[in-house]
Amino acid sequence: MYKIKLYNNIAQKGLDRFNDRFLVGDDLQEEDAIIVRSANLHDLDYADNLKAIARAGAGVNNIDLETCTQKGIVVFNTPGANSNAVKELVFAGLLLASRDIYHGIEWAKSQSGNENLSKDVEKQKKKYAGNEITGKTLGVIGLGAIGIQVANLALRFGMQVEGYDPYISVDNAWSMSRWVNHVKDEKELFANADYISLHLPLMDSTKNTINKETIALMKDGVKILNFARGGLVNDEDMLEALNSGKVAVYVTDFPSPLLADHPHVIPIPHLGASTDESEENCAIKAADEVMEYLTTGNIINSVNMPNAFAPFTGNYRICVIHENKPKMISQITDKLASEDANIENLLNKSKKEIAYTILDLDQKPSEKSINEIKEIRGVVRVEVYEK
Ligand SMILES: NC(=O)C1=CN([C@@H]2O[C@H](COP(=O)(O)OP(=O)(O)OC[C@H]3O[C@@H](n4cnc5c(N)ncnc54)[C@H](O)[C@@H]3O)[C@@H](O)[C@H]2O)C=CC1
Ligand SMILES: O=C(O)CCC(=O)C(=O)O
Repeated sequence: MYKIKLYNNIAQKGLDRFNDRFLVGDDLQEEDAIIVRSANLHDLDYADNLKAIARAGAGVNNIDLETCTQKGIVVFNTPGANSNAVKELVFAGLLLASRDIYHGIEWAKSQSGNENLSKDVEKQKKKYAGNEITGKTLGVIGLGAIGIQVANLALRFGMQVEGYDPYISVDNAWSMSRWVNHVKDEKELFANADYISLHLPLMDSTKNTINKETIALMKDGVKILNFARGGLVNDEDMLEALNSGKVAVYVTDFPSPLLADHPHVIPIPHLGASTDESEENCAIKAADEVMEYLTTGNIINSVNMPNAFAPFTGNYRICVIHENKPKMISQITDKLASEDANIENLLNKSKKEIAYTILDLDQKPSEKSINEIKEIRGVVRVEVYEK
């Protein structure tokens, strides 16, 4: 029985995927795998029994990836499963940043009981006038699952679109409209954009992407949307820019105590992926990834290990997570040579400094040979599967 611990509310449709080989709950001990949304797992103890963590979503900055890699814990996410939900909210954000709907609604709600309301509405409305987005320039930073959809949809609203992503994948490049101007230098985007929308991951290298220096390169009155992560924006620098009017509006899905009540901030309580559809998509994908890994060793959509998928051809399977260095495979197969077991299939994949080898055998490997494989220098983890 595999134990799956839940760290957030995970949609039932995802949990329904697990059959009776799995025990799923939020108060389990010695879990084999975790499914999480945004809960912070940096302080987790990452016990030896833990084999996998699936992030039902995109961003994995709530997981200590370095420790997971060192311990051979496979971390998954669910690429693209919530991108439509985020794209739709970004467009709500774009419109909220352009027309003062937010303060207008606030005023209208305060008028309950006002007998002259229809007259006052006509007097008041000039306070909440705005601009149209058609014809304006949107800069999209990060052209992944969400950024591409935002860029393509903005074109349909009649916007000019500039996109920046030094690491854009081939698939995403194919999905991007040819009318999106793919800039090579972020400074060009900062200089041209009336609106800037962030869709890149939060990592050490992207922290404070929006800061005093980058804001200085932007147009006066620029509007910034952050549906990616709070840490991408330096709050103190944003406050200064909002106070001076350099940034006209900041729409953020990550309200911070410093900025939440600023009149030019539209704070949203991390609702980007909060739709039934997206929660179900993410939960189903996360559950499938965990089940596949725990029962076959196949790795699909990992962020810290190489993806590796091989049909389970033998009766037994050995999966080895190891350092990506010469002679590892020969050392592993040597340990099996003394047995009569025939290696029916072998797959080896690598990602940066880590590699993964799947060996399908026709008969059960002995405990002795498994222990010997575990002792090879550079081997991080060994798991054995029975069909
Ligand atoms: N508000 C919400 O509820 C949600 C927020 N997110 C956030 O949005 C981010 C993006 O999500 P997806 O598009 O699904 O991820 P993705 O992985 O498909 O796309 C991220 C893109 O950012 C690019 N990138 C990386 N470093 C960059 C840099 N320095 N400059 C420009 N581009 C860079 C990558 O090459 C990739 O194309 C996630 O990492 C997460 O933090 C994602 C889903 C929901
Ligand atoms: O699960 C959620 O609601 C958050 C989604 C998110 O931020 C992500 O997928 O990166």
